[in-house]
Amino acid sequence: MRGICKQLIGKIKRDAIAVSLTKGMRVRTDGPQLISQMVSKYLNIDCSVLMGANIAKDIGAEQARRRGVLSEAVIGFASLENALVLKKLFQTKYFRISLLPDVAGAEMCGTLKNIVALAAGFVDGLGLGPNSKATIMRQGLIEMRAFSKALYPTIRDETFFEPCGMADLIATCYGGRNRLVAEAFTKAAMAGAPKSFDALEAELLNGQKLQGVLTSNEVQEILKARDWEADYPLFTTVNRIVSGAVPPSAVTDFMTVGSEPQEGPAVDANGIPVAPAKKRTPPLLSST
Ligand SMILES: NC(=O)C1=CN([C@@H]2O[C@H](COP(=O)(O)OP(=O)(O)OC[C@H]3O[C@@H](n4cnc5c(N)ncnc54)[C@H](O)[C@@H]3O)[C@@H](O)[C@H]2O)C=CC1
Ligand SMILES: O=C(CO)COP(=O)(O)O
Repeated sequence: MRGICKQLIGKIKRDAIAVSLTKGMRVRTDGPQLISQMVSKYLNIDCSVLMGANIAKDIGAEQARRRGVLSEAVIGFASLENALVLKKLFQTKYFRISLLPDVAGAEMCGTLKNIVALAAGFVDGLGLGPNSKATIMRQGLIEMRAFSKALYPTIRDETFFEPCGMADLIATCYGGRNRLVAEAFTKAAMAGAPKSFDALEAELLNGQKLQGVLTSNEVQEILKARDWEADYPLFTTVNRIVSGAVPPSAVTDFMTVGSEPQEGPAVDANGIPVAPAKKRTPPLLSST
């Protein structure tokens, strides 16, 4: 994305407006950078984001539309004027748009939920059923909110109940590609014929790319650098699974009786943790 932005420098009208539908972040030595921030920085234009419970094939497929499939999304905006233009462009009878004055919140939701979707895929691959999946998704939402607010303290709690939050989490944990590939990864490992995420991506996604593994690695770099890993047991476990350190069966290990869902580090107005992460009781992680 950075390469594309750089190619566009000087080729964009001054009054152009941008909207990002892309999930992910760039990790730099001085902190993370959201795609919208990258676009604004390199091209010097306003950038909104569009995020929602949106599995593309259900929006695009004529048949799905005829059956009455409804999708909703938010435009996270800094400029209301631009957001209204974008809403006119995107909204249709079957694609409902609302406006949300929280660019970073909407974008963080869209990005982080892909890590939780990997966990949902592990749970599905293990055949653990709906209780485990719901538990993992709830923990995921807690960690999404804590991590987002730790990095960007102005992010609003309500954002996590918007289409970009809980709704997108549910849609992706049930119908997304990250879930699908993580389920296949788990089944292959359990059958004693492990396959890599790269191999499964090539096998199952017909040339499309998985976002969750990249995002998990990006987020983990930040958790390590800030000594926050113990505060994000689900994110950390997912990263240990995708990196091969522990098997997919570790996905629920840290949620055994006695280990309550973690709330993430308490932060001050600048997003700096007020209590050292080490003070918390670390959740149990299986290494077998
Ligand atoms: N498919 C879905 O249901 C949804 C996807 N998204 C997000 O949209 C983004 C794209 O996903 P999809 O459209 O599904 O993927 P896709 O694989 O269908 O399309 C990606 C496109 O980007 C092009 N591309 C890749 N690298 C490039 C580069 N360096 N320069 C120029 N073009 C390049 C590819 O050739 C391809 O046409 C992701 O961030 C994804 O998370 C968001 C919501 C739903
Ligand atoms: O981002 C998505 C839905 O909002 C799509 O998720 P997947 O990449 O897992 O298919």
